[in-house]
Amino acid sequence: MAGLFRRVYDWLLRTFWAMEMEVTLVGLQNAGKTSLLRVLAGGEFTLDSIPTVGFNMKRVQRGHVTLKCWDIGGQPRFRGMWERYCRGVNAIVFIVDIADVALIPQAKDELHSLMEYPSLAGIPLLVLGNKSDLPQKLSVDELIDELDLKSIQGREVCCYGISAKEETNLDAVVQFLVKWAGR
Ligand SMILES: Nc1nc2c(ncn2[C@@H]2O[C@H](COP(=O)(O)OP(=O)(O)OP(=O)(O)O)[C@@H](O)[C@H]2O)c(=O)[nH]1
Ligand SMILES: [Mg+2]
Repeated sequence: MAGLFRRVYDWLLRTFWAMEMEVTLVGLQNAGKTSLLRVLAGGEFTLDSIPTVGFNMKRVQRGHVTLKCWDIGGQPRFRGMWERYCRGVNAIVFIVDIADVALIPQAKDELHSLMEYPSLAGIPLLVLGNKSDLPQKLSVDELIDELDLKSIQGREVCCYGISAKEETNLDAVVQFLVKWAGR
């Protein structure tokens, strides 16, 4: 019975209070952007995910909110596109592979360069340390320090550890994004 009420409630929300928000996922190649989006959209995790050429878009539905998610390629040749796809979105999600410690300084530089664009001022930033299922990874506190997140001013900044593979902490990701839907 509770399930039926839930479905009716969700239907009412979707029908009378539908909201769409745009989110852009960026981060270095191999961080897990496409994997995360696939899992959030209800697909299966695969280890042989193909690197994104250009960009990819998927809609993720949660209750009355539809998240229109832009997933941009992380290889150097696509990084020039990041700013364009981040303009005007409700939130920017920056994904980092926390098990690939050698690439963290590069991720930090790319993140801070992106945050300096005046066109992106004030847009909330969610930093995700992905691959928490792997050994030898950074903790969330270490990631906050390594990326110098405390120096990013003038916007909401939040950081979580997640695993797209094990689907760890993905509810927190969706909750953060939905919070910014109507703003
Ligand atoms: N162990 C583990 N592997 C992951 C996780 N998320 C993604 N991967 C793997 O990491 C590799 C890269 O994943 P993608 O999702 O293609 O990475 P991407 O950030 O979209 O990469 P680009 O499209 O090149 O920018 C794939 O082999 C994935 O299976 C995770 O949470 N845990
Ligand atoms: Mg990709």
